[in-house]
Amino acid sequence: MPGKQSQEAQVDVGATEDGAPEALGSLTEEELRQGQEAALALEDMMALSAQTLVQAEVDELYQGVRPLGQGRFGRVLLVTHRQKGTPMALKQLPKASTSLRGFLYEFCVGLSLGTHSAIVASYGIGIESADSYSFLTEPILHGDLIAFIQPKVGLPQAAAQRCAAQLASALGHVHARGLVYRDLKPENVLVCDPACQRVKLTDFGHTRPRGTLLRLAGPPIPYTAPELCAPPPLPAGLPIQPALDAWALGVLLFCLLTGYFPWDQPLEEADPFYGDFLSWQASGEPQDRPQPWFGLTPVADALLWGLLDPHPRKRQPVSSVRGYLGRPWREQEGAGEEAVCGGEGGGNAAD
Ligand SMILES: Nc1ncnc2c1ncn2[C@@H]1O[C@H](COP(=O)(O)OP(=O)(O)OP(=O)(O)O)[C@@H](O)[C@H]1O
Repeated sequence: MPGKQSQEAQVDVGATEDGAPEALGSLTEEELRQGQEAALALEDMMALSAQTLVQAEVDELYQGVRPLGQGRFGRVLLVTHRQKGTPMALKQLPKASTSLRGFLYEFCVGLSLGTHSAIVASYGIGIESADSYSFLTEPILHGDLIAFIQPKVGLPQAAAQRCAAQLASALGHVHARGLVYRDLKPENVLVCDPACQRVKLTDFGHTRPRGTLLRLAGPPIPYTAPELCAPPPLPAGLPIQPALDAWALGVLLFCLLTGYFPWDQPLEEADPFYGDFLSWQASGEPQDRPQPWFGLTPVADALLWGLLDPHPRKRQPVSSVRGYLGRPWREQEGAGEEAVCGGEGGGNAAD
């Protein structure tokens, strides 16, 4: 399913290193400086963390309780501290597939961002064992957001708006630190309670400083912004911007409101759902509204059009969500929800 894919099909080809205008791509000097400062701060933190890694086997220190999840790069276990009994989530990355630098990078990005209430907090404990690296975070015990999205329906509007507010705030926190998250999808949003009142962003393995040059190496997914699908402006790739996350947030909010993806890929020629969206944006005519968008209000249209502007410089920032909260996003909440999802639509967001 498209939601199980990730944007890591992109290849990290390194951050720009000088401020010469020809090296800036589409970045301003200020944006480039922000990304470079973030990269330097992370390098410092990684050097310090490397010196304080605990050398031990995990089960000497922690008692395994149960698996919490498995990703492509690591597994996550619920553990308790052997002396204190404190429950924690332990993410374990095998050395066979993770370098020390890769581990330190993910550990330190999570540590530097985890002070935000909608980002999983890190305990700042890194462990090197014979075969793996591990770090500890707060455990979030109600699974990820994908399990809460009812296929062809989405989430109740109030829950969708709460998620939108919290995720926009978390991403704004990431962006304010000169970083781009790059992996927004329901699987990386953990749910803190059965009513989905509070959510937290996790998995910072793909987060990079603003201005890092990236290019797409695999097929795009719904969350991939269209500028990444175009030929890169610099031979080494596109200098990444927070606008990539704004696009992914727009796609995620569409999924939360409809239970469908708006398209499979943002490619006009290859994806009729994306083509129809562009035609509707160009005409603005109600009769051009694509079927998956039936049932959304003009307020939701305005929010999503802003986040899903194909031009990254015109795209609204994640903070724009704030201006749309507390107003109706679906025409008919409750009984009307089925009607929202009656069309063919893009792929099912919870398949
Ligand atoms: N702090 C946590 N509390 C509870 N469950 C968690 C926690 N962190 C991660 N998980 C679970 O473990 C799964 C995998 O974690 P994570 O996404 O960090 O691994 P990954 O290998 O980087 O995944 P991916 O393949 O998406 O890159 C998550 O989808 C989630 O279900």
